[in-house]
Amino acid sequence: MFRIGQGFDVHRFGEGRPLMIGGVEIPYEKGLLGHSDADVLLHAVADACLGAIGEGDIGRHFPDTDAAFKDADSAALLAHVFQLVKQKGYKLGNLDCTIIAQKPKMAPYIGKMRETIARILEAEIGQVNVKATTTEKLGFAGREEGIAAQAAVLLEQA
Ligand SMILES: Nc1ccn([C@@H]2O[C@H](COP(=O)(O)O)[C@@H](O)[C@H]2O)c(=O)n1
Ligand SMILES: C[C@@]1(CO)OP(=O)(O)OP(=O)(O)OC[C@H]1O
Repeated sequence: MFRIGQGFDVHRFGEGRPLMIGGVEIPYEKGLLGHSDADVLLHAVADACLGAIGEGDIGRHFPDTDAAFKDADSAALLAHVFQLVKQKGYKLGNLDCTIIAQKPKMAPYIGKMRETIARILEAEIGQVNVKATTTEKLGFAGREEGIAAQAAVLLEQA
């Protein structure tokens, strides 16, 4: 038995925040705004996992009106989501993600993101793929107003 899920998220850039993407802090002049640490990639992955098990989305599990999640570590939120995946009797088949960002260059950090996500999802690095693309300076990402991320996940019965 297999279950598929997909996730999409966007966060706006803001000053004075660390840039967290895929559980990795990327040195950059600005970070992303959000109630949590605004890790747009981990949010997309969490939504893909929740979608695959029919459990709604991260806003339902971790409301942005709840002070408990203020500046939350998105790695911890994803770890909680993965506990739900396991409770439903599933494990990761594979995950494929895309970061949509004009800047900064993600390539140097992709390996560390894959390692981090694989560790959280109790999987091998080969089960986790992370890609990045610009939008050729088009749209909000192209104007460097924010970053988007997409994720597609396949879960297998454990
Ligand atoms: N923020 C980004 C965007 C892209 N990359 C890498 O560059 C390649 C070319 O990007 P295009 O948008 O011109 O297709 C892309 O395949 C990524 O390897 C990146 O590292 N960081
Ligand atoms: C993660 C949560 C909770 O801290 O806050 P944000 O960082 O604003 O992120 P978002 O992608 O809007 O999703 C759900 C939220 O409830």
